[in-house]
Amino acid sequence: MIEVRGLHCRYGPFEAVRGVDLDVAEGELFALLGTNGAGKTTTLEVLEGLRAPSEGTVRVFGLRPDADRARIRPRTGVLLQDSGAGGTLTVVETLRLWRSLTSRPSDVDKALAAVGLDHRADVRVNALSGGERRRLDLAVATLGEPELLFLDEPTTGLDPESRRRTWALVRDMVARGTSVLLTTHYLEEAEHLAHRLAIMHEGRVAVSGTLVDVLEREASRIGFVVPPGVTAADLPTVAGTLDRDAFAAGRVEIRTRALQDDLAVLLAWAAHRDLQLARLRATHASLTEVFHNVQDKGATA
Ligand SMILES: Nc1ncnc2c1ncn2[C@@H]1O[C@H](COP(=O)(O)OP(=O)(O)OP(=O)(O)O)[C@@H](O)[C@H]1O
Repeated sequence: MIEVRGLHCRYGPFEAVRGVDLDVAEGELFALLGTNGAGKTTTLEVLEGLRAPSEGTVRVFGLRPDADRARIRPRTGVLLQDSGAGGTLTVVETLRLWRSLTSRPSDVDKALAAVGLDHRADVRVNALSGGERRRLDLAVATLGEPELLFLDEPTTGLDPESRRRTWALVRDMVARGTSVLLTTHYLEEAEHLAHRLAIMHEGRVAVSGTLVDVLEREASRIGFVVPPGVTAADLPTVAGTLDRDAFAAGRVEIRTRALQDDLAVLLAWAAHRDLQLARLRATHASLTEVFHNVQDKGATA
């Protein structure tokens, strides 16, 4: 659905996107994460045909978004970061207007219900709250069952219930065959929805792959309270690294790339010495950790 190779975008002398490669397959939901100003919206705007690339190859449905926008647009739904929606039309009038402009019109009432705005159908758009306006934008973007949906921060400003409803709507569309490229600042949104994701930093893709691929880049952790009378020298040899500061503070913290093996060694050691490992925990790295490391280290891949 989407193929991007070596994308660069400049605003005058400033290079906002510095060599991005990206693929989104049919039926896939791809999440683009990143720090503020990483270049996510700029990349999306190029894919939507709103901005020409400074360098690189960009294809949507095998077509060039800047040159073939008229052929691409009817097959896509777009939720911009700021739609500028407002005005004196009511919610339902706005949707009917958009419906009349789509090539594959779908049911307005269903679209309103899906975003939880059915009870606000006759309210003027300029009287909606920020979150309600965002949901109306989403209803507009999803009208006409697009093959490909671009969602730029679809849940920013939404309350938890509206966010959950948005996730359900997006999941539903993916289940019906729509491919989605979304940007988000909410890591749990990517964890919940994305088949694959990329984290951008300063114009580059720092990390990408499935959630499992991305999490496997970071070491896992094993932790427990230091059992009474145990010194660091008493601990068994493991592949991971012991955090000396945490040990001094009363906690064994081991970072390891061999979670299962190291855990087995520690459990066998504890059983042999008849020790209780209080508050034992063994966890993979979280997406938050990966994200912070990208921020701290800068782009590496
Ligand atoms: N029209 C413009 N003129 C000059 N610089 C711009 C313009 N639009 C964006 N930029 C700059 O390009 C960089 C990338 O912006 P972009 O909006 O693509 O980032 P983003 O990842 O979407 O950020 P955010 O998460 O904050 O929305 C930023 O440093 C931004 O200030």
